[in-house]
Amino acid sequence: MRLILDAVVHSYDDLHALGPIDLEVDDGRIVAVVGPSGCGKSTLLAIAGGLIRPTAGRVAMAGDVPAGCLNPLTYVFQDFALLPWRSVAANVALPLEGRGLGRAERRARVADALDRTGLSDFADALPRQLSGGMRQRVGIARALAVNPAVLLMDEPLSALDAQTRDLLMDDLVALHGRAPFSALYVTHNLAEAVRLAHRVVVLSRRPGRVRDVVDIDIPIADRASTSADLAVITDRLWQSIRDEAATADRELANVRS
Ligand SMILES: Nc1ncnc2c1ncn2[C@@H]1O[C@H](COP(=O)(O)OP(=O)(O)OP(=O)(O)O)[C@@H](O)[C@H]1O
Repeated sequence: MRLILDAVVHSYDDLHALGPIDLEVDDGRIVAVVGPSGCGKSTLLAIAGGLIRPTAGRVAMAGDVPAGCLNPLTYVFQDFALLPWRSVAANVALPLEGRGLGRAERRARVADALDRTGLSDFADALPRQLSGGMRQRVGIARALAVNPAVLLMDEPLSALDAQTRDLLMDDLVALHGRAPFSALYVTHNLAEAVRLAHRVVVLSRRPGRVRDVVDIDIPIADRASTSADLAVITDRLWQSIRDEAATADRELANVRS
């Protein structure tokens, strides 16, 4: 299934926060969105997920809904958003409740999501017994349990230390290798974008518009973090963002002087 944002614009009252923006996420592809602070990345994700209605433009899905999909656009949150009193399995089962699924199907979906994220042995653990990286794996398993068409990932690794982030990136690469998923992936972290995304979209300073689009043709499973090709891509992205952030700072200085 393809996610399409068509000429999306958003204002909060008088504040023009975003757009117009055109953006697509194709089936099985990960599209990262990067840009300076305050450029509208979270707003864009919230519009994609239907949490915010855009001031103008539209969000559409094209193609067939994946088999067994209970929620086409599913969030993975930065702070994991787990219920602390529920076990890992019960957290993963949460979005399956009240959907009219039989008990056997619920169990099978939970077991599959735990298996895909390497959590089968931790089904009965409570979130506080897990490391940060494992908690986010639970967050990802919970999202996968509904067989989403597109994962909406809002800085999913930013609450984690650098080493855990690297490990979880490896997990996401492996997960995508076994069963490709589609994602719109907002991040501040260029290394994450370049490691995980098929396409990186750079937004300008507010109002966020598409400033640059970089397609990365190297299969994500083959991307070693030291690859020279990736370093060139990272430099280009960094240049785009730095220019935008510097201009935003200059504008702010003019307003204040
Ligand atoms: N509910 C709101 N009401 C008013 N203004 C808002 C609201 N939410 C966000 N904004 C403003 O809209 C702009 C875009 O915010 P948004 O959080 O989408 O940007 P962002 O790129 O995700 O920021 P960051 O990188 O700092 O997380 C910012 O100037 C922000 O202050």
